[in-house]
Amino acid sequence: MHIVTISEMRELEAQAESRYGLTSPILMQNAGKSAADLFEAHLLPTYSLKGLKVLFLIGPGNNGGDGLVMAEHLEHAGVLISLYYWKDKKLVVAGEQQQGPDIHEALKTQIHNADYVIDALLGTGRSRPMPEDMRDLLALVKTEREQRDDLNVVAIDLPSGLNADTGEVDPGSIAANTTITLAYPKLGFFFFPGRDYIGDLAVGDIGLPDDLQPSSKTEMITGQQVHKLLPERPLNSNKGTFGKVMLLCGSLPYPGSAFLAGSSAARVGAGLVTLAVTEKMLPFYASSFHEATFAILPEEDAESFDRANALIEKLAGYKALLVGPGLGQSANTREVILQVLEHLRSLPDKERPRLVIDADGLNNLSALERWWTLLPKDTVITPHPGEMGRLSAGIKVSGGNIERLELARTKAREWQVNLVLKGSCTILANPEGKIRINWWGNPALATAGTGDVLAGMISGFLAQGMPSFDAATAAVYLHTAAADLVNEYMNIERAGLLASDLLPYIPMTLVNTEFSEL
Ligand SMILES: NC(=O)C1=CN([C@@H]2O[C@H](COP(=O)(O)OP(=O)(O)OC[C@H]3O[C@@H](n4cnc5c(N)ncnc54)[C@H](O)[C@@H]3O)[C@@H](O)[C@H]2O)[C@@H](O)CC1
Ligand SMILES: Nc1ncnc2c1ncn2[C@@H]1O[C@H](COP(=O)(O)OP(=O)(O)O)[C@@H](O)[C@H]1O
Ligand SMILES: [K+]
Repeated sequence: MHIVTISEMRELEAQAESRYGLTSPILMQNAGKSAADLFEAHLLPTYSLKGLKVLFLIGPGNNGGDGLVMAEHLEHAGVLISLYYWKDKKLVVAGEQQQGPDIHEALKTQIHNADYVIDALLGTGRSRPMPEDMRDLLALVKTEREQRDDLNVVAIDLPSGLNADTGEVDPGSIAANTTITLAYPKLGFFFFPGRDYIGDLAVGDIGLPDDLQPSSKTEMITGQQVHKLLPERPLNSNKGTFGKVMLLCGSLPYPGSAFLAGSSAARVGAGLVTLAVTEKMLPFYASSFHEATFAILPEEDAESFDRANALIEKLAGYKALLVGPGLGQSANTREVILQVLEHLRSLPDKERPRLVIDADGLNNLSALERWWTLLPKDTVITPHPGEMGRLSAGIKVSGGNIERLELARTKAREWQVNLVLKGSCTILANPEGKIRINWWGNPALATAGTGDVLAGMISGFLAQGMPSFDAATAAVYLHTAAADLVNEYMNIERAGLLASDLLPYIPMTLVNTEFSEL
């Protein structure tokens, strides 16, 4: 699904009018109806609309207009509506208007009684800091919600005061429990602090014709999209149909990473997983990972040439190779990686295993000048912000802000790689400048080893013949979907997830894509 900026959204609206006669009032009718439908769908089966008390905060522009249309639909469905017009300081309850000195107290009573408050104050037309009286109004709602968690705030299009392009927020903005955004998600939703203000995200249909598409090259990854990308699983198949993955991962201080990555490759459906390990390490893996096969390499103090060659000899017939997790950063290991890269570059396209480089694979490379010139075509790299900084010659890359977006786009082009810049709202960028952002996931993932799982999943999809950018897209989405399932089924609120908990839930995430709302 496209992600739009404010100017891209305005351009679409202008085109809708000039090419299809879809004027702003028509779009607003569609927007309000769709918001009412989504509101109802999100409530069911917990509540019925009849008798539900909903207070609408109505702003001066079209966002307020959307709110009014939505209110009308909900009123017909039996909702008890009250409306507060911010500009006129006017309250309408059960059709009765109130204005004047007592309005503040009357408003507080409405907020106190409400099941839901609808934030339809400002949308994409926000052009300046909020006036104090708007901040005060939202502060009343915030205070009430702090006192009772059964008060829900639903933002129409976006939480008022959020900058839809950057994710900055006004000091008066309040976090929504749900945001019903119109037509397309806005860029600012994917960056902090904005990301924290969106709550659950629903996307309303404002009736734009299908052939009117935004010019944006930025997409939100959705379950429906991933469902279409997943490899077929024909009846007439065997393990050879689904490809072999080789992993050059794990070393003495970090043995678990090869297990996590290899299991994940198998869990997304790769036909066969092979761990390239030394004889010393073999007993550990053989006892913990029964499904794996092994390529035995010389010990780590052997000549790098011999270590690399032992791997290269086994690589024929493999469709994917993952290099890096837990590999260590000795000069000898770096040499091994360089020789393996050289071999991959020498292979014809059809015979070349597709490469994923993660963790120490990246740390080893970042020490070299123009390291990206050493990569074979179609490589996927998966840095976290620290690794990204090292790869970018020391640029400081912070966690969640919007600067990451242009950095990812620029570097994927310059390096000619499929880049997965990890973190909350992981950003994917390909060499052609296309961006995909992952909305999903939760902070329980911020624990050691989850990156190994992701890298393994990508390699498992590559083994099945998926193009590199799509393999990374599917894996990033399903990795976070698995974390959400773990939290749900293991009753984890925010912390305590182990990377290995993700493994048994990965297959369920593949199935669930068929039923995704987005
Ligand atoms: N234009 C269209 O065709 C459509 C617009 N839609 C809705 O319209 C919204 C955009 O509408 P508008 O462009 O009217 O903009 P908004 O409704 O977001 O706000 C603009 C109004 O708020 C005032 N304003 C701006 N910043 C303010 C601030 N900080 N404090 C107080 N007042 C402020 C402006 O003077 C103007 O009156 C979208 O977010 C969406 O909800 C939808 O109905 C779909 C179609
Ligand atoms: N707060 C968060 N919300 C969502 N996903 C997160 C969050 N923190 C980390 N992740 C994800 O968890 C994984 C962590 O990977 P990484 O930092 O490489 O860890 P490790 O190397 O220890 O396995 C990445 O996929 C990242 O996107
Ligand atoms: K709003």
